[in-house]
Amino acid sequence: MTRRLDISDLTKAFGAAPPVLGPLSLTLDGEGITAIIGRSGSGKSTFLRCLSGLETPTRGTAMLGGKPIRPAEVGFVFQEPRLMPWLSVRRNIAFGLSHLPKPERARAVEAAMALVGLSAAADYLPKQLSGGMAQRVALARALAPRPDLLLLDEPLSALDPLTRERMQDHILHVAQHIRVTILLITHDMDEALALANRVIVLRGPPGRIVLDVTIPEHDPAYAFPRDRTSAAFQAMRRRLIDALEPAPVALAR
Ligand SMILES: Nc1ncnc2c1ncn2[C@@H]1O[C@H](COP(=O)(O)OP(=O)(O)OP(=O)(O)O)[C@@H](O)[C@H]1O
Repeated sequence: MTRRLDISDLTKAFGAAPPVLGPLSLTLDGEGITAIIGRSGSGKSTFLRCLSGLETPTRGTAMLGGKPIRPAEVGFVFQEPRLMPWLSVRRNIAFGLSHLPKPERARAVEAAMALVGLSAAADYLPKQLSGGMAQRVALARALAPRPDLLLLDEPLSALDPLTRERMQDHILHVAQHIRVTILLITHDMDEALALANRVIVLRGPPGRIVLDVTIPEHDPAYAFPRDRTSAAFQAMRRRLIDALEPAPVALAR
């Protein structure tokens, strides 16, 4: 079992400016992927950054298993891989594990590489990698310390469409094979619906939850891999679009 994530009245303001996020409350109890969608500026990245410790919330709490989240419990993948160009794939992944005894570190790195299909590329340097492979290294690096919470901030948005679909399969594979709670920011509704068992729509600023849908996983219409052309998928997509768009304003005559 994963530990329960309890977010309560989380609010973030930068300086004296009005809040850009919250108050936002949410409970995640279990594994799988929760997708977060919202227009640009709705506070998605700020939300994940507050959970990871990269930003300090102005108000509110984020607890994992009843205790404040510790940065060591969180893995983060950004839009760009942010690899160290002088280190091999293996050593990039091992970088944050220096506290572990050597054999344990090696095991963690090998397991993370195997999970994302990188074992054969262990000795490559970042300049030898395609964009998709580099992002898989970033994913493996985030997973190697076995985080409870994996935060993915638009990790696929810089990839070409084919590579992107393959990466979606890798993320789904991770979600199905290890115990981790995943929060995924994406602008792509099809991606959210292809991967997630819950989708949260933020609207803002300040970013607030305007829709929170649990995908009925046991409904055969939503079995993985999901059929993106099915009526159920398209109906859910319509719901998300409606939540993203503010209600039309009646035109004054
Ligand atoms: N360090 C900062 N200082 C001041 N304002 C900030 C800072 N970081 C974010 N903001 C503001 O907070 C608001 C929300 O930004 P955020 O990046 O969280 O939105 P987002 O939904 O992730 O957008 P996008 O989809 O474009 O990445 C924006 O108005 C942004 O300008």
